[in-house]
Amino acid sequence: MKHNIILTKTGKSANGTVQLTGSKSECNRALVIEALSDGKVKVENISDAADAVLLAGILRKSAVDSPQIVVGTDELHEVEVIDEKLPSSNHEPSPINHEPKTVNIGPAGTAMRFLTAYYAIGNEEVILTGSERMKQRPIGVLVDALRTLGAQIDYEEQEGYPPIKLKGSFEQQTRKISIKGNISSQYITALLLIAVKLPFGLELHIEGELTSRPYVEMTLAMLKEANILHTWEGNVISIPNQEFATTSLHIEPDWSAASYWYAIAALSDEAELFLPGLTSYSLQGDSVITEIMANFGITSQFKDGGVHLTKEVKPIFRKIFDMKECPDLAQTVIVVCAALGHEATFTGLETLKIKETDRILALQTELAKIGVKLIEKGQVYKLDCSEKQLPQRMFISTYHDHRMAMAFAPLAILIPELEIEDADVVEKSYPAFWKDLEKVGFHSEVKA
Ligand SMILES: O=C(O)C1=C[C@@H](OP(=O)(O)O)[C@@H](O)[C@H](O)C1
Ligand SMILES: C=C(OP(=O)(O)O)C(=O)O
Repeated sequence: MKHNIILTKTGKSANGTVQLTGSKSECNRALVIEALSDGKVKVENISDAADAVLLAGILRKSAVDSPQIVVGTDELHEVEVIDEKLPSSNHEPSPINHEPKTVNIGPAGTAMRFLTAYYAIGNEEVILTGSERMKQRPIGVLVDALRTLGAQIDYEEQEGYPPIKLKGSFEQQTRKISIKGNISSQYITALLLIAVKLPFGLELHIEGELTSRPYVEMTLAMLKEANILHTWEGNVISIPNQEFATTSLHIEPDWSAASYWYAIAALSDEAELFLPGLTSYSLQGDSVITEIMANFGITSQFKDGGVHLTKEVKPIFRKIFDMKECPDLAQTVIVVCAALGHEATFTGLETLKIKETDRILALQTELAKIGVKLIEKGQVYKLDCSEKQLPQRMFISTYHDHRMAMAFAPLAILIPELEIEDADVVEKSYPAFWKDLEKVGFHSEVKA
């Protein structure tokens, strides 16, 4: 049953240590790599994020049930033939002898996209479905690319959207495919993760702008940790068929989760927070939160095996924030600006409309409750804080979106009583969020 939480905070300082869970993005990649590696790669520390725990359950079980993924046996020099139809792998798919199994991935978008590619090259029939919202999150771009590669995939309900049926009979038709880069980088990552198992490898041409680029870089870096090499020239990423090295993958703490602590520091008069395990070099693009929050007086000092955040109250000068490379930070930064009455302009928000909810609409609706407008002008969004007023009490709707709950929670520093809808929504990426808030002086009470 859903329950709301009432959040209060005395004083405008935040001091304490918070151990964040592992990165959802890194963990999801590591799990797919582990599942494809024939036992060679192990994930060291699974994230507590519900999306990662769910994916681990599915992939580790599927590795026991059906370990066979089509593996190429042809020599690599064959991949030179790129403009002709390639011969099929000489691996014969095993006959399907059971009813399709249904895999329900709930609200986990990344996992949905990764599993689409994973099952597309497998040899079992699978129906992949998810939450009601997942059925509105587009998958057509990825399905088209996988079909071109040789996968057989049908839509079960609406064309272009989950649920989908993956037929489990893959024969590679080509190694060269094109994909739009501006809708979701998750499609690209999904293809890069399976590339190494394609008999003729993959030559992926990214059309147009690439959104969320650091996530693609993270994928390639993690593959490299498992000894899978690539080339990336211009807009073409190539990965030949290769063998995984025997290794283990370590998951860093989640920088997107860290962003809420930066927001808390930004809204406090004084803050000294320590987030263990975070390092100045990270695979996660969201580590850019250190630079963004420097504008709000937050200093990040990397020492003692983690990052120390301190706050200095100072004027904010930066007016434009481009979130194209870090879309998961958008809500955090927009809410902080709104709460401080800082009329900034935001770009790179296009993909927010197809995430856990339409995050633009959700932000507009909730910010209106403090009199702030997020005005859309083409590709640019501007905050109008001219009528900002912070009420004594406020109710935040969360729209099944963990980041709506976590991005608005820091407002409890400025608003005496903040009620947040559906507190468990945070489990998707950060289950200990409410407990961690208690460590730095927030008080949360489940509403009866
Ligand atoms: O690859 C990933 O782990 C992710 C990529 C991003 O999605 P888009 O590429 O759709 O922007 C991000 O928003 C999501 O939370 C995680
Ligand atoms: C967009 C997100 O997740 P996903 O796409 O994996 O559902 C997110 O965590 O903000």
